Amino acid sequence: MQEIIRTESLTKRYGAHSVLQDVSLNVHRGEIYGFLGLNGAGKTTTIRMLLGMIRPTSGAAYINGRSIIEAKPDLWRQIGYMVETPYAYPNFTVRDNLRLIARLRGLPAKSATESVIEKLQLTPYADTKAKNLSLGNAQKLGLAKALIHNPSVLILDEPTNALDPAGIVQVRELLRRLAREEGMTVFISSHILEEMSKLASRIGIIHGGTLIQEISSQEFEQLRRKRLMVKVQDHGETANRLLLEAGYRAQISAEGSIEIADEQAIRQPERVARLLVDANLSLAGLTVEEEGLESYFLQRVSE
Ligand SMILES: Nc1ncnc2c1ncn2[C@@H]1O[C@H](COP(=O)(O)OP(=O)(O)OP(=O)(O)O)[C@@H](O)[C@H]1O
Repeated sequence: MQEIIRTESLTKRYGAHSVLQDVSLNVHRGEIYGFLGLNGAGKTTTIRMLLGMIRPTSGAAYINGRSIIEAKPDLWRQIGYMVETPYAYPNFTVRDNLRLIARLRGLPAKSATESVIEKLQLTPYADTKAKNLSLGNAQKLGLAKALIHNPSVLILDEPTNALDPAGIVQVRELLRRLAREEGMTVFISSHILEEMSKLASRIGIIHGGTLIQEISSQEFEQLRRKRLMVKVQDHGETANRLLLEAGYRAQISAEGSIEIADEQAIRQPERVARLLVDANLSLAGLTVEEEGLESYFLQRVSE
């Protein structure tokens, strides 16, 4: 698989303050790499080094096999990025803001602008002045600017921060489409953990400046804890005892449901149901709950 982004022992210190230690990661073509961490973990610092905005104390970063420190303009033409809140000329419309960027980039202004407006579903706001946009649409304008030159690599620092749930879904769909259909490689930082688990094909967890784990979304699916939640009317204690006697690792949760962690119960919940119904207990609910990325992440971080 073609390696598009690579960092080698990326380290950053400000005086005696170590912000990033030995971060080595790689991202392949068409991958959506979710870079997850709490506030202050070192996400923005890493991204700024990937974009050549700050120099590493030691280590190196490469995009398309080329060193960032020595990057020439043709490399930047392959990269789109959005870090922090994007700036737009407040009295220019969405269309005029984009045309300006297109001209600065030497692109055919009209066609590049119209195509990116359509791609980001900004058509209804094309003639709205930037200062009158909602936060979500301002963020989308920022994304449009990052995508106007059809880059093959997209680097985004917390892009869904200001978006409402519908906006988040739209951006997620767009990024997935770009990765799938155009082979775009996306590096995206976030602290919105559930969002990342829905979007990223691979996730890197950074904590205190150290990359503590890299995991594919399939691996994550396998690793995260699943539980069968059983609700019975009135006779919770009896049902729990029955399940324990049948060899299940059952326990009553804080909300009064019975939690079963056995894989066999999760794969065949009907067996649990039959056991309870045969004992004349009335079943009020049977659901498989999956541990969210949030709790998985917090568990890893606390380790
Ligand atoms: N110029 C600087 N001088 C000193 N310390 C800095 C500088 N820039 C960042 N830091 C420190 O580096 C650490 C990592 O910051 P960074 O912005 O990379 O974190 P982050 O994961 O992006 O967090 P957030 O989600 O809050 O943006 C923080 O403790 C921050 O205070």
